[in-house]
Amino acid sequence: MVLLRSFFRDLLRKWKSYRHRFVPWIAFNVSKNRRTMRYVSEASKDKIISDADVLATLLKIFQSLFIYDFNKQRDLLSFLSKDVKLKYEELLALPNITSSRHQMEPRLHPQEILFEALGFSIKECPSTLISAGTGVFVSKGVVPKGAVVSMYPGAIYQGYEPVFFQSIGNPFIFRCIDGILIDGNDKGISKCIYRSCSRRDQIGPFKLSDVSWLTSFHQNPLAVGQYVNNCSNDREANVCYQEFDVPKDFPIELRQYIPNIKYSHDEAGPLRCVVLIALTDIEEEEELFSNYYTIVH
Ligand SMILES: C[S@@+](CC[C@H](N)C(=O)[O-])C[C@H]1O[C@@H](n2cnc3c(N)ncnc32)[C@H](O)[C@@H]1O
Repeated sequence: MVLLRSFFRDLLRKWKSYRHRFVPWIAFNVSKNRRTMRYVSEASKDKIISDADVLATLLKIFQSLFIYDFNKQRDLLSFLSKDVKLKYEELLALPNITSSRHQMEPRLHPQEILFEALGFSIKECPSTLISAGTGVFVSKGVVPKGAVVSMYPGAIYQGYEPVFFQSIGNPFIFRCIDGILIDGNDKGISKCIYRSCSRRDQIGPFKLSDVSWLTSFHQNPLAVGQYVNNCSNDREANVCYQEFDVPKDFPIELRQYIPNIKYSHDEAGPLRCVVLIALTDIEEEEELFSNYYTIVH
């Protein structure tokens, strides 16, 4: 009896330590073996870089996107505090933002802005793996080890929220280490739900999330992380997923670039995002590969 109890206790401990990043059916859909799994000693040690570094990168790229799109964004400034307006005037290095030179210049493509801000750009292309569909590649520059290289877009569901219909045949449902789910599917019912949540949460002129990742023009060029494929025996993982909770004081004018939205409006607590972090330097034209499996000991 004692032996049986200890057997079941061991079994339960092992089961609890096993976390796959995608919902079960997709976890069984792609090949897995020891080489393609990621091991971390405890959930709190899952993070490769600090939240402060993630935040600094997101602010840097979002601010660049905002400034380069200044013509469209200018009206928002009248709703912001004096200090924030002054900050943008300084960033534009102009005495008066209304006479901005950015009004005259042709708009840079978001991928070029990403390259200017972080030194690389990424894009979706057919994967180098046979029958793996689309993948994500470094299209220009080099991604340094430890950099935020992409974001996983989609609607955020708490573990207890209904996701059954959205998950049928959906390979884009990502599971965070604490059980929160992200539906990164840019088609069908998932797309409709994301769009309607986004409209619901708009505050006056301020959009609180990016919907452009559902279209062919991505205003946030990082928001393609749902297309990163799983590593294989001969293609080692060069990126890994990391959870990031958006702080309450995140600038309201930059929230329009966050490619995530809560499914439930009433859900308290911070907005969950997932970023992909480079595990090594990644050269131009290399494909990104992640681990769909993480084992927490
Ligand atoms: C999250 S999606 C990734 C994007 C996908 N490549 C696409 O084009 O939609 C997960 C799906 O990608 C494919 N996939 C991912 N990694 C793979 C691999 N190493 N080998 C074969 N297929 C893979 C599987 O079809 C899986 O269901």
